Amino acid sequence: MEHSAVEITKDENGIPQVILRSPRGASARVSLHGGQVRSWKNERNEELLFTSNKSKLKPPAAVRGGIPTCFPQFGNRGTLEQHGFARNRMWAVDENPPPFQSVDSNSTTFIDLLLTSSDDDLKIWPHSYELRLRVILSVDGHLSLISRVRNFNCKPFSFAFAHHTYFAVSDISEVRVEGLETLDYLDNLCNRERFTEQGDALTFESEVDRVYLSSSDAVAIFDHEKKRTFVIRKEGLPDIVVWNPWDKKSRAIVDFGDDEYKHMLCVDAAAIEKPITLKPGEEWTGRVELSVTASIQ
Ligand SMILES: O=P(O)(O)OC[C@H]1O[C@@H](O)[C@H](O)[C@@H](O)[C@@H]1O
Repeated sequence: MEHSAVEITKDENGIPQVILRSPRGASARVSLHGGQVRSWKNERNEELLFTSNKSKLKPPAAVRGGIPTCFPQFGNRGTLEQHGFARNRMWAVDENPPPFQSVDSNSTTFIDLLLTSSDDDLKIWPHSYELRLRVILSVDGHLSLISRVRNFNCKPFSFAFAHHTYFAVSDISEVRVEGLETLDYLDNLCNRERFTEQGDALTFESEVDRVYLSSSDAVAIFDHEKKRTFVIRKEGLPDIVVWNPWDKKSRAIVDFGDDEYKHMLCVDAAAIEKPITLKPGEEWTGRVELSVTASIQ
């Protein structure tokens, strides 16, 4: 850990959080509540992630915004609470993580977090695991998340995983997503029925809640009004979730403002359709890199 660029402090509710700073002025803030990236700012100090003004910021409620980690379940596809328990737990700073393969630690600032099976969680999900999350801020302000899950059980287990990423956008009706063309998707608004994407790019004029299957390793979000583009690059996370609740659903979500849907779009790198299975002792790694550039549109 490069201590000069990493500050461990407490948030407004006394919860430990870690602030990462790049030499050029970008920053990220990671809360131990949920192991969740709560803020990601560019060199001009502009916030790139959405957080609802109505979000409950105190545990055990999940924070409505940033990048919650969905593990070991996505949505209600299982018997656990919605999106699994990881986003509601207190994580620890991992002082001594096992070595990573091919990570350039010279040009980056990072923090390692750890979540392990508690006695209470073993009652609802009887599998011993370690979930490690490395949050990396590069010199040029790119944000990368490397997640590793290891099976410490004597029998296999399976899980789903998602980086539930709330991107801040200027106006959802001026946004388009590229990289999902021709893919099959499961539509959560139609009982997870399978459809094939027909359009050139995805644009938004009503509620969307889809899991795109086996997407390419790069997906882009063009924000026309802000003239900027987010690029999501990923490995080990085949699916992409796209979610915007639009007006009616927004009014039904207690920790979300009625009009806030206009300023957010969730695009999550995920492994959902085919859960990941680990044999005893095995480890899985998923990576996602988020970058933002000025766009020519
Ligand atoms: O309200 P939650 O539990 O944070 O979930 C928000 C949304 O998260 C999305 O990822 C799901 O696809 C939606 O179905 C869900 O409504």
